[in-house]
Amino acid sequence: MGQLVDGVWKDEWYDTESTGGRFKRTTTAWRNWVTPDGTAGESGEGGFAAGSGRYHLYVSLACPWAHRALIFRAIKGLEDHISVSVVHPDMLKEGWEFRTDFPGATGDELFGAAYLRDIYLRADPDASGRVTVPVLWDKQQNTIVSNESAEIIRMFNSAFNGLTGNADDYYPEALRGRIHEINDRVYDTVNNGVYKAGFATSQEAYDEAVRPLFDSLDWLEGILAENRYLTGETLTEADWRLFTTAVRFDPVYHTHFKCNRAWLREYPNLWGWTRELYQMPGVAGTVDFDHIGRHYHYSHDMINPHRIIPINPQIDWDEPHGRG
Ligand SMILES: N[C@@H](CCC(=O)N[C@@H](CS)C(=O)NCC(=O)O)C(=O)O
Repeated sequence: MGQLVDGVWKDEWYDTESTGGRFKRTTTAWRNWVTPDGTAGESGEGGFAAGSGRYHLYVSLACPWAHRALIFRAIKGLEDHISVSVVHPDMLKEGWEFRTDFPGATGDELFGAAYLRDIYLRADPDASGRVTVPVLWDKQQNTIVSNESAEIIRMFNSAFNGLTGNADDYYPEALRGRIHEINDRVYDTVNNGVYKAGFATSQEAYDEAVRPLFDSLDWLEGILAENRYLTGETLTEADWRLFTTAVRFDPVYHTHFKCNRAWLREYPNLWGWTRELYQMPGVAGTVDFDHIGRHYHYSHDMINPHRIIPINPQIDWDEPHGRG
């Protein structure tokens, strides 16, 4: 695993030495927006109008951030309009690869590239930074629209409504204040919290991450004891953003990332809520536990040097969720 520096691939793991053993997620570089008519969005350039068949999504089925985008593509009826390529679950010295020797890894459907970094270099031959999924690619301008999942899901939520006729709104105006509040805490302590615990290379950094993580799970359990969804009666992006971490919690984060004060299945409301979301139409098809299990345990050899993939709990995701 590595990153691009002025268009050149450098194989190096995250630098936690300069930060006292702490994993710091870097900010995202490509921040354009697809909009209904191509006017510029909240950041970046204009020129990216919604259109059927124009955009392509690069994902890993293991990655919780890419998973958000895949879920929004499914629940917003975009599957026939936005095509997808799936990387191989192993993320090794060359970063994400388009090898196809794993079920569900499609290769690069657009260019037949070998590595995801080749896609970044097509967009900018001098690109610098981490080569991450998801990537939303524009086939017309031959460039990256965005590699920020939080923004890709908002584009998917509304920009293509004219095309699909699907007006379901997971980011309703009236709930935005509460959505932002929940997202901020969930991002820092849960979505990214599990990574901060798992990638910590000092006891102090681990403690700093793992305690707030479980404080937040207690807080979320309390919210879901009183409410159907995180903001109340309405299912919003705040739920989906938590879901992709929740569904990975017992299979991966509990053991591999040492997030083991409790299993998620010990929280009755969070557990029922996770299964309810899993069972919503189109969602189960976006969850691939083989990619998830393989990616984390095989790629992170500094955490799991023998690359043994654990047996894992047997979970019946289709069991009635009881959240009625
Ligand atoms: N801010 C990005 C983060 C995406 C991200 O970190 N993805 C991980 C996979 S789970 C990745 O591709 N990591 C490769 C790397 O850091 O080199 C987003 O949410 O879209």
